[in-house]
This record gives sequence, C-alpha cells and structure tokens, in this order.
Amino acid sequence: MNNNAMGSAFRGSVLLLYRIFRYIPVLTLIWLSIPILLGALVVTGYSAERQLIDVFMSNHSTPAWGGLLKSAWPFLLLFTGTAVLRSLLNALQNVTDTKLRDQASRSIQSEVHARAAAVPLERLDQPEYYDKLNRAESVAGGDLFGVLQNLITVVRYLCELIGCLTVTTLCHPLLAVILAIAFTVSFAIRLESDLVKRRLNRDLTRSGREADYLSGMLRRSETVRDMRITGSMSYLIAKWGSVMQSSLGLRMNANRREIRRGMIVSTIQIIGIVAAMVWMVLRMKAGGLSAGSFVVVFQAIRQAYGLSGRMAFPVGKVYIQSAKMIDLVQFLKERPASGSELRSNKPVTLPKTGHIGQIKFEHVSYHYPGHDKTILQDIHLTLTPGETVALVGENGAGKSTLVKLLLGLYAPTTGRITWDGVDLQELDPVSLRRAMSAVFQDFVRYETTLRDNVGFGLPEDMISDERIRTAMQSSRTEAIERQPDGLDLRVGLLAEGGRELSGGQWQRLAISRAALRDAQLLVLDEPTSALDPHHETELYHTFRQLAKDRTVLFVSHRLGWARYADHIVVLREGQIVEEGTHMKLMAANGEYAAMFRAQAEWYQEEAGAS
Ligand SMILES: Nc1ncnc2c1ncn2[C@@H]1O[C@H](COP(=O)(O)OP(=O)(O)OP(=O)(O)O)[C@@H](O)[C@H]1O
Repeated sequence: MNNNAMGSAFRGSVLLLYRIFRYIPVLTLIWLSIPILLGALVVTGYSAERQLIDVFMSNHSTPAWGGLLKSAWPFLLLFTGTAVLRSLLNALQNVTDTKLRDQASRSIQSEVHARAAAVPLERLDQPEYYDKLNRAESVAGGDLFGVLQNLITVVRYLCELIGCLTVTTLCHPLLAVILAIAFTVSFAIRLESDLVKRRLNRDLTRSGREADYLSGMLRRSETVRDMRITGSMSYLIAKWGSVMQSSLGLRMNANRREIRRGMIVSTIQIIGIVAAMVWMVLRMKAGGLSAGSFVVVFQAIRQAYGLSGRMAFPVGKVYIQSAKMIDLVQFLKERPASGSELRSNKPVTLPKTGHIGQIKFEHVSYHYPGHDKTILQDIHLTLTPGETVALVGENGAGKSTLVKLLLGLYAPTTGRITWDGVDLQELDPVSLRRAMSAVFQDFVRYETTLRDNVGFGLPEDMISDERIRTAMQSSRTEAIERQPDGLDLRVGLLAEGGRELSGGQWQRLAISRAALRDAQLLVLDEPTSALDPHHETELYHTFRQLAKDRTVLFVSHRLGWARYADHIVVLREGQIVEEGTHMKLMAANGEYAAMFRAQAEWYQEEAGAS
C-alpha cells in the first residue's frame, strides 16, 4: 500500500466525519469522545493495577488485613471504578453507534436527494454525473453503516494503543519506543497480508464461479447429451480439474505466505517483548522498577500486540472504502453547474389565472453539454395564446429537446425563450411550474396509491378527492378506482397486495396528473404511446377538451391527429423546415405532405386489403 493511498483514505475519513459533524455536532462529538475516554481508561486501569500490585507486594509479609486494606482501598476503588466505567462506556458506544449511523445516513441521503432535485436536468442526463449520483446514493444509503463502523473501530483501537504506549512511557520512554517499533512493523505486515487476502478472495470468487459453471454443465442433462455427441465431456472434466487445481494452488500459496508472515510478526514481537523484559529485570534488580510496573508493562505490550492483529481488518476496510467516501463528499461539495439556474435576482412572477401568455423562441440553439452536435439550430417559433400547435418530424429531429427547453428543464445554449416578453430564466420558477403541465412518452409510474398518482400533479396543494376523481374521468381511469380501497388502492407491485396496471393505464394516470393542473400551457410529448387505438382516440377527444382555455403543444407521430391542430411545425435535423395549417402544408406539398400521405396510404392499403 503506498503513502498516497493511505493519505487519501485518511483524507476521505476526515472529510466524511467533518460532514457528519456539521449535520449532528453533539452526537458526533459524543461518539468520538467515547473511544478517547476508553483509551484514557486503559491508563487509569493499568495505573490502579500497578499500584495495587505494589501495595500487596510491600505488605505480603504482614498478616494484618486492616493495614493492607488501608493502603490499598484508593487503588481498589480506582480499579473497580475503571472497570464499571468501561462497561458503561461500551454500552453507550453501542447506542451512539446505532444512533449516529442512522441519523448520519438519513441526513446524507436527504442531502443527496436534495442535490439530485436541484441539479439542472442537462447535468442529470450526463452519464458521468448520473453514475456519481448513483454511487453517492449507494454509499449514503447502505455502505455508510459499514464505513462508520470501521472508522469508529479504528479510532477506538488507536486510542487503546495510545493508552498502552502511555502506560509504558510512564514506566520508561525507552520501553514505549521498543513497543512502538514492534507494533508498527507487525501492524504493517498484518495490514499488507490482509489486503493480499482480500485480493486473493476476489480472484478465488472469480475462479469459483467458473468452476461452478463447469460443474453445472457436467450435471445438466441437455449439456451432457450435447457433450456426449461431440465427445467433449473429458475435455470439460479436465478443464474443471485445472480450474480447481489453480484455485487450490492460489490458496496454498496464500497459506504459505500467511504462515511466513505470521512467523516474521511473532519473531519481531518476541524480540520486542524479550528486549523489554531483559531491560525491566535489570532495572528491577537495580531497584529502579517495581513489580507492579513490570506486570502492567508486560500486559500493555501484550494488549498492543493483540491490537496490531485486530486493527488490520478495519484499517484495510477503511482503505478500500476511502474511494467511496471521497466520491460521496465530492458529490456533496459539488455546486450545481449553471444551466437552468435563474439569471435574475428579482424573478418575475406570472399571473395565476385569467391570462394566457405568449411564448416565443428567439434564435434558440441548443447542444447537450459535453457533446459537439447542435441539436436545435436558430429556432424561431411563436406559440400564440390559446393555440394548439403540433410538432412533427422524424426520429431524432429534436422534438423532445425543444419540449424540454420550452418547459424550462434545459436552458438554450444561445438565444432565448420568452413568456410575454420575459426570458424564461428570469421568471420565478414556482410560478413558471404552475403555469405549465406536461405528459411525456416516458411517463412516471408512482408505485404508491391512486390518490398520489394523480395528486402528485399538484403536490403543494391540498387536493380534494372530488378533484382527483374529475381528473381521472378526463383520462378515463375512473374504473380503476371502483375497488374497495377507492383512491387508497396501492398500485404497482412494490407493496404487498398492490395492483399492477397495464402500460396504458399507467399512462392514463399520468394524463390525469397533468389534467389536474389548471395550467396555461399544456405540453404533450407522445402522450398516447402506450395506448390501444380505442383509448387513444378517446384521449385525443379529451385533449381537445383540455385545449380549450390554454396553449397546447403536442408532439406526435400520428399525423392524423396533427391535422386538427391550429398550427403545425415540422422539424428536421434541429431546424424548422415548414410551418402552417394542415391545409397550407398539404398545398405546399413538402415534407409534411409527404409524411402525411405515407401514413394515410398505409391505412388506405390496409383498409382496401381487408
Ligand atoms: N441527454 C442527451 N445527451 C446527448 N444527446 C442527446 C440527449 N438526448 C437526446 N440527444 C440527442 O439529441 C437528438 C434529438 O433527440 P430528441 O429526443 O430531441 O429527438 P426527437 O425528435 O424527440 O426523437 P423521437 O421522435 O425519436 O422521440 C438525438 O440525436 C439524440 O441522440
């Protein structure tokens, strides 16, 4: 293990602990001070023991108990007090461990969620950021428990070691130096051996999987039949044997290495302890060391040796987990990149009701961060209040990207989108969200209750069941509710007894969610992709109802529906190539007319054939 790696493990631990301290300062301080106190108790325990031994040794020839007790009682009290306090602190350590891990995990997870909610969507769509988010989420949600457990164990062992070193220093600093050298060398060997063992286990798991696979092949009747025909049975048995042999070889090598290292560690420790004993015996003979000191130093050295073995495991774990800790802390430190951030300090609020705004794209271009390709180029488009606009074009033309810009989820790379003349980025985000409603082709399935599935459309309001039912009627989902649980019906398979819905039913719930919002702008991006033709037709009539008092932009590959729009916009390779009414575009005989005829012919041919 190199110094850099150890340094980064240390840095990761400190950064993580500092984060946790900021969330729950008092609990963190208590949690960290318990091992320190336990370390201090090592010193008081050994000191009391040393004094007791010395008192007994100096009084062992006196038969009177009274005199012995008189000189021993303060040390006896200190000795038992230390033992009682130690067990109390151990119990407290267990309680604070659980509490801290719980609270730290909850606080960090909430922060990870808050970061994910605040980050501009362009950033979230980048695979590298998405990976970071997933890793942070998995550490905060699960691994953090183990990380903190290992950290506190390391701190605790370190404090105990400091206690042992203090006891030997109090006797003589030279003894502490001997102990420190013997400890460091044996700990380093054990740690290295622990890391080698982990790597070996990883390799063995891999070859174990291969051996399992091969032995499975040799047992399954269909593979045995095939191998008998091809005569490959003996080849496979030999292959399985060689995999097993190489695993055994690896294991035997590891055992030999472990035995060699164990012997080196034992030799170093024996040399250390013998050197310390010789020195102590000489000092005792010269009258410079008491019997009590001899006994406790001997015990402290043995305890430190024990720690050198036990400490290797948690330190090895902290070392391995350091990369995860650093990832998590860096994720939490990262400021959301600018993008859909507000530019203005005084955002403009949109009027709540009674007015439908005019939306304009002015020279809008866009490319995804980290990608060179320009997806939208110099878009000029006006959405007149109350108009229904159909956006059509081939796959990959940029329709969904334009929709995301319109909804303020992405910010244009150049140009601007205005709402009644005000740049979207200067509008108050809350009032902007209120003015918009959307249904996407990749609609969300909330595996909770029916009420939530629709009510999440307006989470900040207290929505009455009546309004939820009305919204469900508009998407023809009211039948799902006719169950004993009504709106409390659990949908999806997450909850036991939950009712799974079809793709179309989920999509219709997403439409109810959008219908719940009394928004000025309704955006429908392939809103019927999961529906059967019957429900699709019904829903297009619903959309026409919904379109009455608002501006609607809908994206659809079904051009039969586009013909009913007030305005049709044709997008090709990120540019608007045609726009106008159905009649006008058909008369122009351009791209739209070609696409429309291609679809119409398909249906006519089918109708003719049947
Ligand atoms: N998150 C992203 N990062 C990088 N490129 C993207 C991203 N999302 C979409 N693109 C690219 O942008 C282009 C336009 O995609 P978009 O989804 O807007 O097209 P579309 O017209 O809606 O297509 P479809 O009809 O298939 O839904 C495509 O080339 C696509 O590969």
